[in-house]
Amino acid sequence: MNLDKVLIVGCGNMGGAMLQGWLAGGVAPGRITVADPRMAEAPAGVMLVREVPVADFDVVLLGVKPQLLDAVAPQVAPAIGQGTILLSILAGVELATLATRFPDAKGIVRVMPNLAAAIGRSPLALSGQGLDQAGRDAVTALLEPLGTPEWLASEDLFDAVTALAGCGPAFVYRYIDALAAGATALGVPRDQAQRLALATAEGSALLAASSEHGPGELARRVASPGGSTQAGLDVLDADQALVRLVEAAMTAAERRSAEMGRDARGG
Ligand SMILES: NC(=O)C1=CN([C@@H]2O[C@H](COP(=O)(O)OP(=O)(O)OC[C@H]3O[C@@H](n4cnc5c(N)ncnc54)[C@H](O)[C@@H]3O)[C@@H](O)[C@H]2O)C=CC1
Ligand SMILES: O=C(O)[C@@H]1CCC=N1
Repeated sequence: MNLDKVLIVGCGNMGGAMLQGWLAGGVAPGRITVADPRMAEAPAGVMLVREVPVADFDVVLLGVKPQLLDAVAPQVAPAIGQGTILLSILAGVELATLATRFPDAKGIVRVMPNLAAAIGRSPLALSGQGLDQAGRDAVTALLEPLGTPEWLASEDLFDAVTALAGCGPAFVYRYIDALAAGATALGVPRDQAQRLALATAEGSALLAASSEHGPGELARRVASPGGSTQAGLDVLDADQALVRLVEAAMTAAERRSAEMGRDARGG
């Protein structure tokens, strides 16, 4: 299946990261049209329009805020022909909700990426309807320049995966800031603490990604028995303090996604 012509509707932080990732990954700019009333300018070779054109696209990527679904749907519907696959990155908004707004789409796929799509390093969780295996393979191939697409066993996992893959970078950035703030409190100059915290996070993530060992074992290898790392881990692990805090944050994020999905259902 040839997914040649792509329309991005709403090219802000996340749509823009996907556009950047596709171009960096070698997708020809002439294949992509962007419809966005506020985007200042598009990268060279990408067509930027202010209103959704009436034309046949192989793929339409919906990249607006979930709350705008009903305002945007009537404008987008004419760009969706019988052969068009709709991709939606809207947090919370379910396949069934999208199907009522875009009944003509050949297939509908929810995608949960994150901002690392811009550098080809995003997880991309997928759940879809209406596509055969060839259609799913074509979607997977289209998304591969952005990172690591993987299909979920069930759409029911989508809000949980949104909390992890979609929101996750913000949680990781907070942790990096917390490392820097911790060092600053111990007297390290703020800018130096920030540099060291970022380099520590970057090196640790790269090592974990290339290691045969999981994060638990890697942490064990950092911590000499009776040493300083163990003293710090004892604080994070006491009463599962860190795990409980992160679980609470992810539960809040998951609930908010589900709430946005319910709001969109009613529209
Ligand atoms: N920001 C992130 O890290 C992630 C965001 N998402 C999802 O991506 C979607 C967009 O989020 P952001 O990029 O953060 O928001 P954003 O506000 O940065 O981007 C939204 C874009 O939609 C455009 N827009 C507004 N009205 C429009 C219309 N009528 N037609 C076409 N374009 C229109 C805006 O000009 C803007 O460029 C949301 O549904 C969100 O749930 C999903 C995963 C991660
Ligand atoms: O905050 C949000 O609602 C979106 C979904 C995942 C990341 N950003």
